[in-house]
This record gives sequence, C-alpha cells and structure tokens, in this order.
Amino acid sequence: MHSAATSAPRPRRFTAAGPLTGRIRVPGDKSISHRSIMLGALAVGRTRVTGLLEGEDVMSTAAAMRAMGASIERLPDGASGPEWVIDGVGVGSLLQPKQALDMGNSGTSTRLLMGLVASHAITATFIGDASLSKRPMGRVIEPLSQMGADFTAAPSGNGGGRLPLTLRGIAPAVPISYRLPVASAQVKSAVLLAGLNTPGITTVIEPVPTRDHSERMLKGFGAQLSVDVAPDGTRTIQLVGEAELRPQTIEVPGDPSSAAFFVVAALLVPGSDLVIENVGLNPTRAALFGVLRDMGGQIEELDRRNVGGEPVADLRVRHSALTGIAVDPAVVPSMVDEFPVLFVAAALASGRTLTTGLEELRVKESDRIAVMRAALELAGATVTETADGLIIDGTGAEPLPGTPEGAAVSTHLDHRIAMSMAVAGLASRSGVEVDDTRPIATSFPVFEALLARASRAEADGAA
Ligand SMILES: O=C(O)C1=C[C@@H](OP(=O)(O)O)[C@@H](O)[C@H](O)C1
Ligand SMILES: C=C(OP(=O)(O)O)C(=O)O
Repeated sequence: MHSAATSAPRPRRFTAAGPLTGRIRVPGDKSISHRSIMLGALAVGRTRVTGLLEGEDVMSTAAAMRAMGASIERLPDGASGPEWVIDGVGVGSLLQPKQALDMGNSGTSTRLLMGLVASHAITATFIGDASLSKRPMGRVIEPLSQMGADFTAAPSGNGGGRLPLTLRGIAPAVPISYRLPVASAQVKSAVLLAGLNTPGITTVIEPVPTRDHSERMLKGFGAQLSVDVAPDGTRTIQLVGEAELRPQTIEVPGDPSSAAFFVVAALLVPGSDLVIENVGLNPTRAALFGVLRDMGGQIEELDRRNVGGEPVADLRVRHSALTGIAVDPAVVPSMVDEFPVLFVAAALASGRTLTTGLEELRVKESDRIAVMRAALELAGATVTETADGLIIDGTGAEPLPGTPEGAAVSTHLDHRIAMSMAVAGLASRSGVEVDDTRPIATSFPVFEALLARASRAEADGAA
C-alpha cells in the first residue's frame, strides 16, 4: 500500500553538500514500467522484464493486474538486477476484481487501467489517495463512455468526475475515432488500450505529440498499429482491435524524469562532474535536456545506443553558469513532469526565465505551478505566478537563502515537488526543509540514497 497513506509525514532538511561526482544509474522509466506490466498481463504467455521501476505507482499497477487475473512475480536478483515475470491472461480475458483497485497516488495506473477495464465485461471500483482523488477523470470518462462503458464517479468541482469511481465495462465495446482535447498521453493510452479488445479500428488523433511509449510497445507486443503524421504535425494513430499480444522480453531504460533531478543538481552545485548512465532519451520525453543546454548547461551524451526499443545515452553533466530563457511552449508535452525542477534551475540562473502553456501542471499530483511558486518563495527565490506558468528572476548562481527556521515547504503528496525542493536545498545557504519525503517512493525510491552517494563520491574517492 501507498506509504504516504499509512505512516506519519517524514520531514527532512536538504542542505548544501559536496559536488556531485562519479557515476550513478537511476531506476527504470515509470511510463514504460506501467505499460510493461499491463501489456505483459494481456499477452498470452510469459513476459520478462528487467530494469522495472519498483516504485509505489508501478506496484499499484501490478496489484491491480494481479487482481484481474495475471500472475506477476519478482525473481531474485540476476546479473542485470531483479527480473519480473508476468504470465498474461490474453486480451479479452481480464477477470472481475473482487475488491476495489487501490491506485495510490498514480494517475497513470488509474487512467490506463480504466481503458483496459472499459472493453471487458467486468466492473471495477477505483480508489486512490487524497491527491489522486482530486484529479480530473472526465478526460477518460468521456471517450470511454463513447465506447460504451458506464461510469459512476464522485462529482468534481468542474463537473468532470473523480475518484472514487466505479466503471462497468462492456464487450464488445464500440470502436471510436477520438481527437484529444488535451495533450495527454494518459488519455491517448486509455483509448488505445480500450481498443485492444474492441472489434474494428480504434483511432486517436493527437494534434500535439505526447509521449509515444504506448504506440512503441503495442507494436512491440505484436498489435497492428499505424501512426500517420500530417504536415502540420497532427498524428493519427490507428489500432486494429481484438488483438493477440505476444509475450516480450523487455529491458526498461532509465527514467529521464528521474535523471532530471540529478542533472539539475550537478549543473547547480559548484565542482560537480557527474555521469548518469542509461538515461532514456525518447524525443517525446527529453526536451528538458535541450532547454537546460540552451540555458548554458553542459550536458554531454556519451555512448548513444538503443535499449528496449528506446534511444538511450549516458549523460555527463558539469557545473555550469545558467542564463534564464523563455521556454517555447511547444516543448511542454515533452517535459511535462520536469517543470518543477526546471523552475529550481531557473531560480539560480542569471536573468529571467519565462514559462507559458503549463495549464496541465495544475492537475498533476498537486497544482505544480502554485505549489512551486510557494515553495520557491519560501526558499527565498523571486517568482511570479501567471495563469499558465511562472516567471522566475534568478539569483545568478548566488545560493538561495533557504527556508526560515521552523518553516517547511509543503509538498502536497507530490513526489516531484519533494525532489525538486531537495535539489533547491543543495543550492541554498541554510538548507530547504521539505515537510514530507514519503511521496518520493512513488517514482524514485532510491533518490535519497543516490543523492548521498553522488555527493560523497568525491570525498570517498569512489567512482
Ligand atoms: O502516460 C504516462 O505514462 C504519463 C503521462 C503524463 O501524464 P498526462 O498524460 O496526464 O500528461 C505524465 O505526466 C505522467 O507522469 C506519465
Ligand atoms: C504526473 C505524474 O504521474 P501520474 O500522473 O502517473 O500520477 C508524475 O509522475 O509526475
């Protein structure tokens, strides 16, 4: 169960430590890990996964797929770490779960699994923690209702529905052609996953590209899926339903969204020279690194290669003087989870950073625009909140003052706020007090241990 739901808050003060040096490896990609379990659970036969992220969000997905009939097991550590084996039930054969599916803190688990359940003749109730229970579900209820699924959801402020929610699926469901009203890989994926067990062709039209792991992995598992890109960039994704998925052997690359915290930390802390190995660089995910380079960050790609059908490289990151920029809103979907830590980089840059087009950040685990404004202000940064972003006037490499004695930044059950403000603490005079570090375990359970290791590597002479 989600640790933040069962234990007391765990506050911590993050303070300036030594430079970040040596070599580290961040855990597997969260998006790919969720999808490995879901698609493995729908294939006929045994899927094997190495590099799976063992964070609470992914474990929520695993528990739900077990409750619907799949067998999912972690084998003892082999040469390339633990291996997960998944014995799938086959598309169309998910079982009725006996209890409510507890999604913890995970929006991805909730929305993608709603897609799977929608086209099976089963009923499932979805529950989650206080953060997830505030997030909008109308965006998936709408297309999945068009496919024939039936929803009873708690009302939301904007009328769109939220958890707790009961979904009665239907088989056969109706194939639809759906144009995404919001740039969301979760909505796209929910419709495509529902399409797997739907006769005919399910179409998703995506005016703005979002992360494409579902498309890549569905093809990898043998589904018939095509992607057509129009001259204006609009993508039309078509999936042939009643698919038969073939089990796969998957190596999950490192999560660029987790690497992001170490990249920014190494850029900000004087003397740092850090290599982060095996970072996924799928172009629909990796825009942060380009933005940081545009700000003057020294980020080098070493040994670019392919892992599990995704581009990967080792990133060498050196302490750099950063300059504020206006971030092109067109890149937002390709770094949507990285803005909190980009704001921290901007707070230490020289000059002004302007971000726009970030409305979606307000409906993540917390309202990441308002929460980061409050957190950075408490740490002494100069920040202005707008309707769709933040304007940040950086210190020009002067450390932030840090949070005052007796005051802590509020993380609102949001892992990315906690880790971003930990990085701010490394670049502060008196440290940054974070009110609760428990949510970090949802996506990056070894974050604090890796941070301690990277900061100590030089002192210990370790590499
Ligand atoms: O599909 C996915 O795996 C994800 C999509 C994104 O959400 P949205 O689709 O809501 O933007 C992202 O924020 C989340 O961390 C993971
Ligand atoms: C938004 C995130 O995740 P989810 O939507 O899966 O809760 C995230 O990890 O930053």
